[in-house]
Amino acid sequence: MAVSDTSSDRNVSRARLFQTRDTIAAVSTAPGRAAIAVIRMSGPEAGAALDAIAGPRPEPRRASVRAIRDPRDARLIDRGLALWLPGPGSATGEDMAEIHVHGGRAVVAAALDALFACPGVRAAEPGEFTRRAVLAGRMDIAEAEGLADLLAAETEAQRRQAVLQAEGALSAVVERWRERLVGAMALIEAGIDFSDEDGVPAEARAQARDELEALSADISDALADTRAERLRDGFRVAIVGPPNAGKSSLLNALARRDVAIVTDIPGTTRDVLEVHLDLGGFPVIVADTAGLRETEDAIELEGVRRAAARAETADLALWIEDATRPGGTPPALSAAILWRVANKIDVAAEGAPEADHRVSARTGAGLDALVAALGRAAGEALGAGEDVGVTRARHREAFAAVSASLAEALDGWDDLADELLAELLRRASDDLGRIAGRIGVEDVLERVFSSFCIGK
Ligand SMILES: Nc1nc2c(c(=O)[nH]1)N(C=O)[C@@H](CNc1ccc(C(=O)N[C@@H](CCC(=O)O)C(=O)O)cc1)CN2
Ligand SMILES: Nc1nc2c(ncn2[C@@H]2O[C@H](COP(=O)(O)OP(=O)(O)OP(=O)(O)O)[C@@H](O)[C@H]2O)c(=O)[nH]1
Ligand SMILES: [Mg+2]
Repeated sequence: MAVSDTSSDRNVSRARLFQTRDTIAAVSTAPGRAAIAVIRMSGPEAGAALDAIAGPRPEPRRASVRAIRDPRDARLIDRGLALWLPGPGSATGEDMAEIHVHGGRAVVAAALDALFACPGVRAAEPGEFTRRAVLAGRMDIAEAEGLADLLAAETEAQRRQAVLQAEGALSAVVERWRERLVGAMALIEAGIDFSDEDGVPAEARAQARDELEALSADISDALADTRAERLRDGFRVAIVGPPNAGKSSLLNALARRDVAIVTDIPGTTRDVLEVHLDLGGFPVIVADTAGLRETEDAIELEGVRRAAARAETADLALWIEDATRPGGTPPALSAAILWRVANKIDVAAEGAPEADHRVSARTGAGLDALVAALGRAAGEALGAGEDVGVTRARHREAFAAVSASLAEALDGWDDLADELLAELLRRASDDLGRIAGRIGVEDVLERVFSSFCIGK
């Protein structure tokens, strides 16, 4: 196909890669005390730095036990594993090395200090290893985003979705779409280039139009599906209800720890308290809130205001009532879903009040069923993480731009000049290319890598 794109961008990346670069080093395991800490290096001096602190250099890709020494005084820092991972077949595409040391803070600090004393070695910026992998063409931007999501994944569904994107599933879908678009463009452009004054032949135009309409429908479907994006954020549940109904007790029971203060004094909770739960593999953020009532107390009033605001923005509100004091009705809440939950059934008469769930935060009765139902509701709203889709605002913006260009082309199909049509399609193709970062890499690098931690 005649449309140019990736090769020139790839060359830019290659050129950048082969410029002289700093060698970066950082601890890639979580900071703080641990059994083992992995320190990684990447760049032209990685091999020399490894020789200096953990020589002699091991065979490529073979973990070897080495004394880790400060090259300035040969003092022993630790005994650990050393790896030599020569480029370009490394994660960053550059020469890389690793040492795996014992995870005490002082060990890591001394090893890093020794490395930074090696010529050309400096501390890595957050996400800098991954950034180098992208610039070397070992990973595209959408895959790097998937990797960021994988590092942040707290539940199984989030992990499934992230690893899919990290392995290139979104990039592949977008690339197939771009190929369809390019196919339609080729039909139009062939007409512009080779036909006489009649312009693009009618059959070619009609075929291009059919293809673009189908593509436009596929992109609209992707835009309409918000589940993948919401899976990254989590399903938001607000616990609301009258004072003293047992909202904080329910939060503690769901979290299985003593998160919120519980007393028999109505008006105990003022702030919104959040816990992140993993319910059946789905991320659920449960918020406990102040009991809703009229009050003169300025602090409590602010709590009530925050409670109402939280209920407004929740995906699901749990209206908690004290089953021993039936008769309340939930206010009109704009949460997507509202469930009525009768609490304290351990001491309440059977039957009343009417509720979707009957529980006792104190004894745990009914909680398994409530938790299972919450997990199902979350799964429905967030998807299982098994479909490729829009996972970020950045993708949504790009797809929306593509959609707008396609709509403009299709709306004006019979009136637009071939050149204008081709221009609209080219713009749509560029916007699609932005998702995987084939076009405008520099623009998105900052935005993507700002979310990474040091060492990744
Ligand atoms: N210790 C350690 N564990 C780690 C990483 C790491 O850097 N260090 N990773 C960091 O992200 C991940 C593994 N990622 C990797 C990604 C690409 C290549 C790579 O490019 N490999 C070569 C050939 C590998 C071989 O044949 O043995 C290649 O594909 O060309 C290696 C690791 C997860 N676990
Ligand atoms: N018997 C019984 N008592 C409960 C149950 N759940 C909560 N309580 C009691 O009800 C009282 C109020 O509980 P909280 O969890 O603080 O109620 P709350 O809805 O958070 O109250 P506010 O924060 O003031 O709005 C406490 O004395 C709890 O021990 C339950 O399931 N059974
Ligand atoms: Mg409370």
